[in-house]
Amino acid sequence: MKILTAAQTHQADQATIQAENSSSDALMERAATAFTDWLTNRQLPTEAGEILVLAGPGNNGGDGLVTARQLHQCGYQVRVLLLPAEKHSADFTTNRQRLPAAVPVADLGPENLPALTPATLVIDALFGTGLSRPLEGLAATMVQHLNASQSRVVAIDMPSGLLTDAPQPKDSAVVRAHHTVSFELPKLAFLLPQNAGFVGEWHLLPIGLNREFIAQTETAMYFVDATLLAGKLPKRAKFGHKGTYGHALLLAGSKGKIGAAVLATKACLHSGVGLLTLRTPAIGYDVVQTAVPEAMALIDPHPDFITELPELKSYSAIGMGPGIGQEAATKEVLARLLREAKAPLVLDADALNLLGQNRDLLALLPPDTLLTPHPKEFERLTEPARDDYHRLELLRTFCQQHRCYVVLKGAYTCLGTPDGQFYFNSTGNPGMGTGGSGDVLTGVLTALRGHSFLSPLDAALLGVYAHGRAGDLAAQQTGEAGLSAGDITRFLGPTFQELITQPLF
Ligand SMILES: NC(=O)C1=CN([C@@H]2O[C@H](COP(=O)(O)OP(=O)(O)OC[C@H]3O[C@@H](n4cnc5c(N)ncnc54)[C@H](O)[C@@H]3O)[C@@H](O)[C@H]2O)[C@@H](O)CC1
Ligand SMILES: [K+]
Repeated sequence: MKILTAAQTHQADQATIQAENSSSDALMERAATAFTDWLTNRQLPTEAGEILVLAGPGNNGGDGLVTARQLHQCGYQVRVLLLPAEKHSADFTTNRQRLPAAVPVADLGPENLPALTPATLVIDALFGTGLSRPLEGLAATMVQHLNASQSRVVAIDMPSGLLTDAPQPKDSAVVRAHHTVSFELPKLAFLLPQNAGFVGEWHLLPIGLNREFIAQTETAMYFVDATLLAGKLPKRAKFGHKGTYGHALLLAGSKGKIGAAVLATKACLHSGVGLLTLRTPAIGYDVVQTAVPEAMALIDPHPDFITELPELKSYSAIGMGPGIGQEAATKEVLARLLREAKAPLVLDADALNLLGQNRDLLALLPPDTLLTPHPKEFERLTEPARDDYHRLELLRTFCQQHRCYVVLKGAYTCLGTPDGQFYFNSTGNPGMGTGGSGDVLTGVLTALRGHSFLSPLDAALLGVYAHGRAGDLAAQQTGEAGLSAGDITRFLGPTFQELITQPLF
């Protein structure tokens, strides 16, 4: 799915109205009806308690007024508070007039803030994508009053006060919604950790925005779901053999962290690699030969950490990082790898920390190298970010400057590409925030980068998505707290099976 800006969303609304030869009022009715259906499917009139709709002066307020009318017609107890304003949108005014007289309506005022109890269900329709500056005055007072209450809050389209595409000044008033119910396409603001407390759980409802317009609209941001990946992973060829699927090399492990090597190795083997060789220090020999007999072990002469780079010419992809430590000799191995590798590289964990400590090595990164930092590791490669939006700017610059792909790990892992695009991943769960989860990802990505039939972009997208999806399938069995990194690997097979498509022609 594409992620559109507030301005593009507005254009998509207009294009839809034009293509259908209908009216903005009709589109508002459609959006609000989808919202009302969402709510009434989850809360019966008897459970909902008193519903309070807070309506602003624009079309977000208009959505709120339509919803108030519809909820009233469905037998809910609803009342409306309007934010006084000099100007109202036309569709607000139309729907103000359509509101049945039986629905109580009043103006908000500094002396007329509502009593809010845990029994109140508040529908936040103050501001949506039209917000252009931080809230102030009565709107800000109302939002602070709401945030201080115990009421349940559902926001229409955006939590009021939150900008769609940019950060707002610290301490500005923003509704802290339990749920945000938006339309058609996700918004950038939903995907950034700093907004989680405002957005709550977010939901998307289709409202039939014009597909042609969306397809033609240029964006640099995507939300990666199964649809976006359809057709990218081919079924294995009947006459394929282990050479078809690449020979991967992993450099992983050090004393006390041979487990990281085992996890990455197993994940690589479960992601379709043809052959796999593991370079690990001598101390790991018995462990890996026992735990992962499918992999070949190429033992470093040093007992505790990696000190020598093996001959590279037979490999189709090379992953380095899980559990390697930060010894000077290991750094030299990394430097030689960057200078000599012809195969695609995947760099993770301590390989990234070594790069951060030796920034001159960044100039050696071969084009299309894939790096998989979490935010702190990323900032060691660049600079501390002021906020999540600034971190995305740093990500774009870094990827463009080094012609590389960066998997910035998080709840919505963001893949940055050399041409400045962002792909936010949709899969994964909090249970995956556990030791070894990143080692598994390195194994998956190294396998896929070794498939000559996948582009660097598709390999990265498929790998990140599959890692999260396997974690989701695992969590269905283990629960989130019970999930360990090895469980992710057990579900990679079924995940890739889901992703494979076999067109007839
Ligand atoms: N355009 C359409 O046809 C549709 C719009 N929809 C709804 O319309 C919303 C967007 O509506 P609008 O563009 O009218 O904008 P909003 O309703 O979000 O905001 C209303 C107006 O408030 C003013 N404003 C901005 N920041 C302010 C601030 N800090 N304090 C006070 N006033 C401020 C602006 O002039 C803005 O136009 C969406 O979020 C969605 O809820 C949906 O009904 C779907 C269809
Ligand atoms: K809102």
